[in-house]
Amino acid sequence: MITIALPKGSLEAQTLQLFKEADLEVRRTDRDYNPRINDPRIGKVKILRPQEIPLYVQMGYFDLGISGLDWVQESGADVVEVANLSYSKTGDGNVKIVVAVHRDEPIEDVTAIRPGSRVTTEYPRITEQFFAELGVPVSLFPSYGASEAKVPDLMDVVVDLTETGSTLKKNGLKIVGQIMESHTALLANRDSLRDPEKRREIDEITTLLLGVIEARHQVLLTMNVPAAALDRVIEVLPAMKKPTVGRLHGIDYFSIQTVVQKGLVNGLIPPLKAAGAEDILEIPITKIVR
Ligand SMILES: Nc1ncnc2c1ncn2[C@@H]1O[C@H](COP(=O)(O)OP(=O)(O)OP(=O)(O)O)[C@@H](O)[C@H]1O
Ligand SMILES: O=P(O)(O)OC[C@H]1O[C@H](OP(=O)(O)OP(=O)(O)O)[C@H](O)[C@@H]1O
Ligand SMILES: [Mg+2]
Repeated sequence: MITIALPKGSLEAQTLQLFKEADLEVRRTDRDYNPRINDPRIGKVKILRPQEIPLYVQMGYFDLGISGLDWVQESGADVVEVANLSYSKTGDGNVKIVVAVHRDEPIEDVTAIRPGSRVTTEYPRITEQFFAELGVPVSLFPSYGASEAKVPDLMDVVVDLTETGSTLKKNGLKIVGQIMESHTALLANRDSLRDPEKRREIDEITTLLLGVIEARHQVLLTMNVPAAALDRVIEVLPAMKKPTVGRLHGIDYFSIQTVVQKGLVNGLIPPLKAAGAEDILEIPITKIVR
């Protein structure tokens, strides 16, 4: 059995949703940090702050954990990223750690940040390394949140995470540099991956979670097509995939099945119909495992 640490906070809702869609529902009541997942492969589950998860995975307190790569980097934890989970707080994945100043500052690039500037951040280690490599000596002030509020009144520079950019914008800040990109990752303990039994369980859970992520933007399209229209209909379908084609019993018709991007469906259905397709069905997919 494997143990898992799941993130509280920004990633919590999307993480619980992912496990639910993977049929690994996290059963908990509000404020319960020791929930259960009803699956024979999964033992202890704990909900923790993402800052701490990489270190506890490295220490072997958990075989698997979910956190952002930003906290792997900041904590210096030695863990293995077994999957990019492609979700963030509000969107599909990538977030950035950026350097920002007040929009009225005559600074367009990090190299113009004045030596001795006061820098606030929740990522002191990443930030210290960045400015050391840049060769600009700054004073670091660790932040426990709401970092954007402090510039320009209390601090000159902020290093923080941005996803939509709205917090920076609402607080009158502009980006002058980027330190790293980050995404939500499924992290594993190195020793757990060397244990054949745990490795198998980790691989299986990873496959289920990635199967859900892969299926999210795709649907199954099925349709019936008179034999005379088959070539025309196939020409309309996206070229990346060879559709499955079967005969209908007793009549000169074919049935076609193909997986397509959900975003393309509304553009595809009218030309499919015009080409002769009948009984077109759009069917949601819950997992895709290749
Ligand atoms: N829009 C977002 N805002 C903040 N964090 C995000 C966002 N999208 C993804 N993340 C990821 O979520 C994690 C946030 O972890 P963190 O420990 O900072 O707690 P938090 O969820 O921001 O909690 P709090 O609400 O207390 O600030 C990071 O790994 C970060 O990369
Ligand atoms: O680019 P955006 O979509 O606006 O998101 C980025 C903001 O979200 C996070 O704040 P959080 O909600 O974690 O609050 P905190 O600053 O108190 O940690 C992060 O620290 C930024 O402030
Ligand atoms: Mg935060």
